[in-house]
Amino acid sequence: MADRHLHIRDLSVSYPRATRPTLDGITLERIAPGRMTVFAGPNGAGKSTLLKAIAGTVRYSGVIRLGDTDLASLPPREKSGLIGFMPQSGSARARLTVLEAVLAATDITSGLRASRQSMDAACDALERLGILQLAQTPLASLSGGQRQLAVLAQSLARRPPVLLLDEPTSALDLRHQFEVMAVLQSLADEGTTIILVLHDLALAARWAGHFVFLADGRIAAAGAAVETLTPALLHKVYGIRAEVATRPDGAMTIHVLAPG
Ligand SMILES: Nc1ncnc2c1ncn2[C@@H]1O[C@H](COP(=O)(O)OP(=O)(O)OP(=O)(O)O)[C@@H](O)[C@H]1O
Repeated sequence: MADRHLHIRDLSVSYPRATRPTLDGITLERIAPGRMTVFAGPNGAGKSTLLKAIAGTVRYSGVIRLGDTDLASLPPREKSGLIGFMPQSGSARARLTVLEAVLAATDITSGLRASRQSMDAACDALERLGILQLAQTPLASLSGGQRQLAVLAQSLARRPPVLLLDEPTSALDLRHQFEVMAVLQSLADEGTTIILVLHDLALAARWAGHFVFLADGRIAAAGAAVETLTPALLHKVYGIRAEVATRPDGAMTIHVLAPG
């Protein structure tokens, strides 16, 4: 595939019985491989719905292409090989151990025996996320954060060219947040297109090359952190007054003063 950009054109989603569209005419040209794009915006803005549309788990109008390939035209199996999706609440089967769950997600087991390839991919994902020592632990015995890492390992082990992650750090402590973002950065450096929903804008600004702010189902702003992450934008999108500062090392800090 020559062009590996993701293209979204005039995308709308209306849930059954909703009085208005949840997403309304979203166009995002050329979401680039090899960088992290963050979808941000208030609760209910449509971020998860946009990830679900790209993953093909909700009905939409408009066109989503990966290079020249219209994703809607792909059989589900082929599509799931191209697009990895970690939803907000992972649905891993709690009876399985961490390793079994990750192997099951790679979907390349033969009978009861995992192939060498899937075992390597699973162990690599667990090692990257620092949870190889939990391989034989049942999912049911994990803490919330460990479980989130295990679900993330399921997405990583498939090594899809496009990885969609809905709030992948929401249950993680500060160190694990950093480590997960570093792992995602390394995958991006290897050419993976990474799109993630994050509420922590300072964390997002530290790592992401590109922001898309959604509000009421439309794009409020899109661009680099320094271009988009402004007090005016934060006021418009979140209804807050905030100060934004860029430190000498390029990291950004956001200080929320008050609503309004
Ligand atoms: N299955 C559904 N059926 C009907 N309405 C839905 C469904 N899923 C989401 N919605 C509605 O669509 C809107 C956008 O939801 P979505 O989950 O995409 O928002 P979000 O930006 O990810 O929010 P959050 O930050 O709270 O996770 C909300 O008003 C929500 O109630």
